[in-house]
Amino acid sequence: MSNEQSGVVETRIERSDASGDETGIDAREVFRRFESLARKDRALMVLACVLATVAAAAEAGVVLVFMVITDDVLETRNLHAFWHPAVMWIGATLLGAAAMFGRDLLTSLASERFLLRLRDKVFRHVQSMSPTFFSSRDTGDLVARITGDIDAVENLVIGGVVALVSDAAGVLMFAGTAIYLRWDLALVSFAVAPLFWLVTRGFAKPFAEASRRERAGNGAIAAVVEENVQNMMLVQAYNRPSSERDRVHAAGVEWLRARMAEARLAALYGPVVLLTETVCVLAVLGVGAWELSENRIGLSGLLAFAAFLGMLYPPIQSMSGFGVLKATAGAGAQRLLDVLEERPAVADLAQTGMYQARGGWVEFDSVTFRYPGQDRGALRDVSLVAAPGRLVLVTGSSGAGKSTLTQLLLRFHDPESGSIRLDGTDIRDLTLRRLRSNVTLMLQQTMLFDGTVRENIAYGDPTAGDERIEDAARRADAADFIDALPQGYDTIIGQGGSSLSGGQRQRLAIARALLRDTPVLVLDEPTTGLDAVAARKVLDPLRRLMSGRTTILISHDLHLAHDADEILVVDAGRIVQRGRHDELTAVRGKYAELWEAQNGGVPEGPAQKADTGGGAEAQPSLWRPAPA
Ligand SMILES: Nc1ncnc2c1ncn2[C@@H]1O[C@H](COP(=O)(O)OP(=O)(O)OP(=O)(O)O)[C@@H](O)[C@H]1O
Repeated sequence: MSNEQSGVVETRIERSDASGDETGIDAREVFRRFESLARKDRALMVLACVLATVAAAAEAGVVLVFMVITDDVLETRNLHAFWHPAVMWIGATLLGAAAMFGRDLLTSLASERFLLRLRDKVFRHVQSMSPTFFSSRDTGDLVARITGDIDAVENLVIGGVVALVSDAAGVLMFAGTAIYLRWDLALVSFAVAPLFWLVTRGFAKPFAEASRRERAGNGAIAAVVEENVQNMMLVQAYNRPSSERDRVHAAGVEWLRARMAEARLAALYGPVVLLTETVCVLAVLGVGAWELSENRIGLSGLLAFAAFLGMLYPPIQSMSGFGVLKATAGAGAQRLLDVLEERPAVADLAQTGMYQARGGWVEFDSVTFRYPGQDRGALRDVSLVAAPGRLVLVTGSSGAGKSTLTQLLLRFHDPESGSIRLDGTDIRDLTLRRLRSNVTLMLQQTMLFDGTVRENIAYGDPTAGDERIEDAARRADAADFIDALPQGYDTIIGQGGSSLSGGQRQRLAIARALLRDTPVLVLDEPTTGLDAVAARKVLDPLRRLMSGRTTILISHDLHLAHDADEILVVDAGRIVQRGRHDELTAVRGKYAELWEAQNGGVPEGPAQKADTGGGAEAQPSLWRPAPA
C-alpha cells in the first residue's frame, strides 16, 4: 500500500528558506505538499483562469472604449459619435461581469472541493494515530488545526493561484493597452510599479508572524474551552469556574493581541499602498504635464490615461499582496503539517501471512515494549496463551502494564521484541482491519455517541436489524431499562450517554459487543467505576458476552476471578504469578495480597475502598450473594 493510500504522509519537511523562516513554511513547499489534492480540479481552475483573462480583457476593452469617447466625442463635442462606443461599453461590461461571475463560482467550487479533500486526508491521518498521539496533544487545538488551518492552505493553493492568474492577466492586458495608448507614459508607470512589490515585501514577514500567533491563539482557546466543557462537573464541584474563566480569558487576551497585531498591519498596509499608488500616479502625471507643455499630448488624453492607471495598479497591488498571502498560508500550513508529519506508531501493511481463523487463539511470545521516550519498559518478556473460549484475567497494581497488553493486542503499538499471534499468525502480518474485526475491545470508560440507543448498539454491527439489536439488548440485561426510556430504542442518549447511569452505559456497551460477535474479547476494567449494585448487575451479561469467546479481562477488581481459566499477575511490566484463583490464593504472593485487600476480612464500608495500588478503587466483594 502506498503512503498515500494508507493515509501516511511523508514526514520530511524542508523548513523554509530565507523568505519563509521560523514563522511558517515556504510557499513552494506548501504547493509541493498539497498540490496533489488540487489536481482533480485542474480543469475547473484552468477554466476559472480563462474566465479571469476574459474579464481582464473586457475591462481593458472598456478602457479603450473610454479613450475612443474622449478622443471622438468629448474632444470633438460630437454627440452622434457617442452611441456606438456606449453600446460597446455596455457589451464589454456585461461580458466582463459574466466572466467574473463564472470565475468566482468555479473558484469557490474548486476551493470547497479542495477543502473537503484536505479535511478528509488530515482526518484519515489522525485516525491512523495511536492513543499516545492523542494523549500528548490538546484536543481543542487539534480540532482547530483540522477545521481552521486547512483554510489557510486553501487560500494559497486554490484561491491564491486563481487570484494570481487573474491579476497577472489584468496586468498584461492593461499593460498592453497602456503601451498601445501611450507607450512613453506606460513606461513611466511600469518603472514605478516595483514600489508595490517593495512595500509588500516589507509587510510579508510581520504578517506571517502575526498570523502564526493568531492561529496558535485560536488553537489555545479551543483547547481550554474543550477541556472545560469535558470536565465541567469537576470544575463546578471543585468551585473552580472563576479560575477556569481566567484561563479562557488569558487565552483570549493572547488571541486579542495577535488579532490586533494583524489588524494594525492590515490598517497600515492599505494607506501605505495608497501612498505608493499616489507616488506612481504623480510620477506619470508629472511626465504627462511635461508632454502636455510640449504639445505632445492633449489634456483629455492625459486625464484618460491617469484614470486608466486606476485600473492598472490594483492588479499590481494584488499581485504584490500574494507575498503576504504566501506568508500567512505558510503559518497555517506549518501547523497542519505538524500533525501530518507525525507517523502512526504502526504501519498497516498489506496482509502477508496466510491467516486462517481458528476460533481466536491469542498468544504473546516474550513481548517487551516501551512507550516512546520512556526509559523503563511498560512490558518485559511477557508470554501468555489464551485458548478459544477461555478467560484469562490479568490483574496487578496500577501502572503495572495491564492496559498496555490490550493496546499491543489491538496493535496501537508494536512490541520492541517478541511477537503476538492471533490464530497462529503474527498480528503484524495481518491488516489492521482484519485484526480488529476479530477483536472486540470494551473499555472502562464506556464510549457512547450522541445518538439513539438503537444506533449505539448497532455500532457493533451496522448491518444488524431491529430484531438482532433488541435480542442483544435482552442478553445484556438492558432491555428493561431501554423499554422504560421515553422513546425506548429511539431515545437520544446525549453525548457520551450522559443521560444514562454508569451501569446502564456499561450494559449498552455489552449489547454492542454482543452484536459485534467477535471470537476475541478484551475487557479493560469493565466493572471499575460502578458501585457494588451496578457492578453486580453487569456480571451476568458479561458472562453471557464472554461465553464461547477468548477473553482477556484486565481488572483490579477480582469479581470474576473464580470464572477465570488463568489469572496473570503483572507487576512492573512482568508477569510475576500465574495460575487459577485457588492455586494463587493458596500461596503468599502478590495475588493473595490483592485478594485480601478486597476480600480478606476487611469489614464492609470505606476501609474496603482502600486503593489497591494507586489506581481504581477496590469495591466490596460481589461474590457474596446479592440481598434478596
Ligand atoms: N502513552 C503513554 N506514554 C508513556 N508512558 C505510558 C503511556 N501509557 C502508559 N504509560 C506507562 O506505562 C506503564 C504501564 O501503564 P498501563 O496503563 O499499562 O498500566 P495499568 O496496569 O493498566 O494501570 P492502571 O491499572 O492504572 O490502568 C505505566 O508506568 C504508565 O505510566
